[in-house]
Amino acid sequence: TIMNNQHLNNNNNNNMTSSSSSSSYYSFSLFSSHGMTGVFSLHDIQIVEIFLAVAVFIVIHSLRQKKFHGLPVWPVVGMLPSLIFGLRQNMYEWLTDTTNRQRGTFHFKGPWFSSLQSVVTSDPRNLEHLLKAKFSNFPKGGYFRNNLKDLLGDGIFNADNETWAKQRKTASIVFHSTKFRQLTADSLFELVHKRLLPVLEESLKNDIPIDLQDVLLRLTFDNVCMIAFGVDPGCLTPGLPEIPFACAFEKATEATVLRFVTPTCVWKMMKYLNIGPEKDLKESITGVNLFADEVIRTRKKELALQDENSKQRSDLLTVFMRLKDEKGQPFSDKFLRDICVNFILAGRDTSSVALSWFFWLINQHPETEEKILEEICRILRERESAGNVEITGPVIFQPEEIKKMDFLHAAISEALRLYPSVPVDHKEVVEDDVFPDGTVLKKGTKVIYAIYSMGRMEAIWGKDCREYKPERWLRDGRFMSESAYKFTAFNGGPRLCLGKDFAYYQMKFAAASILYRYQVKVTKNHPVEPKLALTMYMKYGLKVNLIRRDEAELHKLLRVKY
Ligand code: HEM
Repeated sequence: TIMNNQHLNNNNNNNMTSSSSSSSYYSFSLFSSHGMTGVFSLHDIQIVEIFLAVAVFIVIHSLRQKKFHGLPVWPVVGMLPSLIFGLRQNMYEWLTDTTNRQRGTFHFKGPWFSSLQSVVTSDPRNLEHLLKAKFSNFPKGGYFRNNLKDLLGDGIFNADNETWAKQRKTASIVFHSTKFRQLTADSLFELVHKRLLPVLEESLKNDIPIDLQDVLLRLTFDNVCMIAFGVDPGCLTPGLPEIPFACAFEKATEATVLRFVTPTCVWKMMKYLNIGPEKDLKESITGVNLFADEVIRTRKKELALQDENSKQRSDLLTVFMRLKDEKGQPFSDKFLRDICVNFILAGRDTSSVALSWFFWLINQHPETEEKILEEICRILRERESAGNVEITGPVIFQPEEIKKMDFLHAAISEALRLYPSVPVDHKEVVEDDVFPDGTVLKKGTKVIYAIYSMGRMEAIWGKDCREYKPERWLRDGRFMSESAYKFTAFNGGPRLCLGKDFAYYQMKFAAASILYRYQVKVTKNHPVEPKLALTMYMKYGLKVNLIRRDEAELHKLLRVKY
């Protein structure tokens, strides 16, 4: 075989020598279909051959990289072609496939000189390292802060180190105070019973499908404004009006997100020239500030007058206005504005999109819906037997009853596992480090943690990880929480979502109040897929038809003994 190969090589070499030696005086004529003649020398053909050989080498080399890096790595553009391909389908599924292929972690190699170089992980060991064990080595970082600075300023969501710690401490005390809990319960009662249910009733009476996601977004926007500013903007009112503050907030967030997919120098130039999305951003931030400034001014006057109204207030703005900074001075208006805007961003859409996925999932799992209804009726029966009174008139769930709804808690957590409201999150490396799985992290690297992908990992949730099974959260009928580094929907460690308890209360209260009254049927053929954004919205909303619950059926469930 060796001799045969040598013979072949000699032949090839001879052929190559003869062709190259004659290349200087041989040429080929090519006749195009248009009758034109092109003349190529053998020298030209060799250049084409070399070019082709290099191209073939690059293609093979780039594709072979896939084995080591999970995705092909092309010269100059790195993994960008694969990312573009991923963006054209379901981006989160694409990310899940890639992280699974790479056993949880891979280096994303972006184009040279771009800000896309990062490490992507969905490994719970790395998450614990990142969010807790080495917390101070993984702040949000300058890149994130610069992109969000115009909208969020130095608020909790956009701050690190001392600036973050101070706000977190104060806000934590507020969130866990009895007065604040009372405010959240009262505001939610108002919104659900006086606004949400009437709007749903209207849609049922008129027999018109309604976009449940839109209605829920309006509910949580009004709710979080009541908590942050102590003001109700009225998005969820009959006719579902456009509210300037809500529109400005929405536009400002959308324009800010664009900065993450635009090279920094480009958006900075657009900002300087006041053109394109940066012009929209400036205008919408002005809209947000107008509203915030007006609320702050009015509240200051109210507090100075010491009227009865102001004494009752326990919203974040009023609480922070009563406090002093480390120099004993009242907080500046800018700081107060940042605090409130950050809380609105954190709490305005996360619960509503989670509820939208929940309603969509239970629409496909009627057995889950039935169990939720049974649980609600069992709790109402307990109320009856404790007070020896029969339930008549509208049912209003009490906070301690909501707390007892373990199955509903599990059904919502399971929806969040599969469709986390924040599908991916981000940190930056301060000092060189190594992840527990051995991944080397260089200073300045961006780390993306793929929360969506974590909910679909067999290694964490078992073979049935893609199935909707609320039962996996229950032991002997009681809800059992999971480690925050496996179920990362609310983040973990010192930056665990501050609104987690409130969000569960809000979601359970709204879901129980709706499900007790209506069956929610997703409109036939309504397309459902995630939108590519910071929060996992349903791209086309959630069009539903409501069917009133059969009173006889409810009555039967209320009388059943378990
Ligand atoms: C289903 C509902 C919710 C989910 C899934 C959720 C999830 C999260 C996640 C993943 C983070 C970390 C974000 C990051 O650091 O990049 C976070 C932070 C935060 N969330 Fe939530 N959230 C929800 C509802 C709420 C609500 C209703 C509020 C307030 C009213 C709220 C307030 C906050 C705050 C203030 C932070 C920042 C905490 C910090 O950085 O120390 N969240 N949330």
